Amino acid sequence: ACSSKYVLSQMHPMWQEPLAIPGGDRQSPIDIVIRKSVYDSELKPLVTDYDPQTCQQIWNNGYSFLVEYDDTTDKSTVKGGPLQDKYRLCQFHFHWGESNAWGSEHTVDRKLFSAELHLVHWNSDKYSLFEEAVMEENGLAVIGVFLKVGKRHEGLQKLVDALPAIRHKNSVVDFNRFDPACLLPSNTDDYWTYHGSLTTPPLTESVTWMVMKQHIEVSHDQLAVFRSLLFTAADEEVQKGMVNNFRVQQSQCGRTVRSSFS
Ligand SMILES: COCCCN1C=C(N)c2cc(S(N)(=O)=O)sc2S1(=O)=O
Ligand SMILES: [Zn+2]
Repeated sequence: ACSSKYVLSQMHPMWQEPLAIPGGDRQSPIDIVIRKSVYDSELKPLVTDYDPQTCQQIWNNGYSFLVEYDDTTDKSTVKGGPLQDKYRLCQFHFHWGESNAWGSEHTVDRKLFSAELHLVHWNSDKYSLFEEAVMEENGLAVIGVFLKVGKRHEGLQKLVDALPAIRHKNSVVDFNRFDPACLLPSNTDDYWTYHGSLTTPPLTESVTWMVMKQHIEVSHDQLAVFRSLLFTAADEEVQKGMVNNFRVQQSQCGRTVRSSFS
């Protein structure tokens, strides 16, 4: 499917994906096949430097809920890892299922996790606006963290408590002083990295993915609050629960997934 000019992406229940993505040979998400990943000793540890004061708002965009950060300065950034430049945090969001049995976008040897966190950054060394970076090959860097249902995540609770206020699409509330570092696993030295795309429209192939090997744990009740969100706006007749907001896996198309650990 990758050799042809167009890659027919599998249809997705959540939204009508474009039938073909021009030149889509680096789409995301993918299944990370451990034995096919290549250890690269040149890969450095990731260096995140987040300022909780840059946290601005949390809103329901009809796909997920986003926690948005002030990205007008280099106050919350990631560098190192596979990255040549410094990237500014603009938002983080999640993908989850209607059941704990599935919900993540990436998988590891086909293993599904209950949810997946995406911390979205753009290359502020090369571009001056997110909108520019999102169209460029080395424009975005997204950290992916798997969520597993288990013990309650204390840091997540502040975010969970804000969700009832943004149940409907396009609702937004102020949200301040949230440190996204609390959502990272204790070990961020071990990750897989590959070149891919946004997993929701416009599906642009501008993302350096860094998927953490170590997952974080959240409680069943915390994830249940995610599922209380709605895809639909308050004025829509039929309300649809925001669940299964993940994209189906895409062909690897001969891409190499590198690991920072042997
Ligand atoms: C030009 O405007 C782009 C709109 C902003 N974004 C839209 C997404 N669908 C999106 C998906 C992302 S994901 N699931 O691949 O991390 S990051 C991201 S995003 O880049 O923050
Ligand atoms: Zn995402």
